[in-house]
Amino acid sequence: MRREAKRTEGRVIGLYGGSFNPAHEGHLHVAKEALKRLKLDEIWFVVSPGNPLKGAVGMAPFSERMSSISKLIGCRPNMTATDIEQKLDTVYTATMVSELKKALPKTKFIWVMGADNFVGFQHWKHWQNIVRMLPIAIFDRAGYAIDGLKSDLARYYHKFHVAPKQLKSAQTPAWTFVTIPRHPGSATEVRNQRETEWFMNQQGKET
Ligand SMILES: Nc1ncnc2c1ncn2[C@@H]1O[C@H](COP(=O)(O)OP(=O)(O)OP(=O)(O)O)[C@@H](O)[C@H]1O
Ligand SMILES: O=C(O)c1ccc[n+]([C@@H]2O[C@H](COP(=O)([O-])O)[C@@H](O)[C@H]2O)c1
Repeated sequence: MRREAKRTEGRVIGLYGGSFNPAHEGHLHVAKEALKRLKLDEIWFVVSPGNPLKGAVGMAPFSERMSSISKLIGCRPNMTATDIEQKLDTVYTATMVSELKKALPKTKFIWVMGADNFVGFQHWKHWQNIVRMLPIAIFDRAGYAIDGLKSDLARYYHKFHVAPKQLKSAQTPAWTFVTIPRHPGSATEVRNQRETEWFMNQQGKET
C-alpha cells in the first residue's frame, strides 16, 4: 500500500464497484465515459465479495468475477480490477472507502455507479457517510433515471448536485448525474442467455 500511496498521490481515481457476474460491455462503456466526462486519471473496478442486497444464488465465485472484469479491461493502463474488499474482508462500500482513504490520504476518490444503484442507495449501510466521504457520479441507465431522481440521495442532497466536470474538485457532499449514450449491457441478460444456450445444447444432445 505504501508504494500505491506514492504512485497515486494527487491523482483522481474513480472507484467503480460491482458484482461483475459476469462483466460486460456496459461496464466498460461506463468506465470509459467516467474517465472522459469526469476527467479522472484512472478507474478501479472494485469487485464485491457479495453485494449485501443481492442473494448468493447464481453468484459466481469471487475469483471468476475478478477474472471476468480483468479480461474485459485487458491491458488498458488507466483501468485496474481490485480485490480490496475481499482483502479488507468487507462487503460494505462505507467500510472500504473509509479504509482506502486512510491508507491513501493524498489520493482523491470518486464513487462511480449506474442509475439502478441510485434508486436504492438509501438501503446501503451508512449511505450518508458514503455521501460525506467522497463525491458520487451516477451514470444513466435505461429505465432508472426517473426513479433515481426521486430517490433519497437526490432529494436530501439536492443542493449538492454539481455538473460532471465540477465533481472532481467539489467538496463533499457532492454528486452528479451523467447523461451518456445508454448501454443495454446487463449481467442478468448474459446469465439468462447462457442458460438458454445450455438448455438448447442439452435438448440437441437428447434428439
Ligand atoms: N448498462 C449499464 N449502464 C449503466 N450502468 C451499468 C450498466 N451495467 C452495469 N452498470 C453499473 O455497473 C455497476 C456494476 O453492475 P453489475 O455488476 O451489478 O452489473 P449488472 O448488469 O447491473 O448486473 P445484474 O443484472 O446481475 O444486476 C453498477 O453500479 C451498475 O449500476
Ligand atoms: O455497502 C452497501 O451496503 C452496499 C449495498 C449494495 C451495493 N453495494 C455496492 O454497490 C456496488 C454495485 O453492486 P452491484 O451488485 O449492483 O454490481 C458494489 O460495489 C457493491 O458492493 C454496497
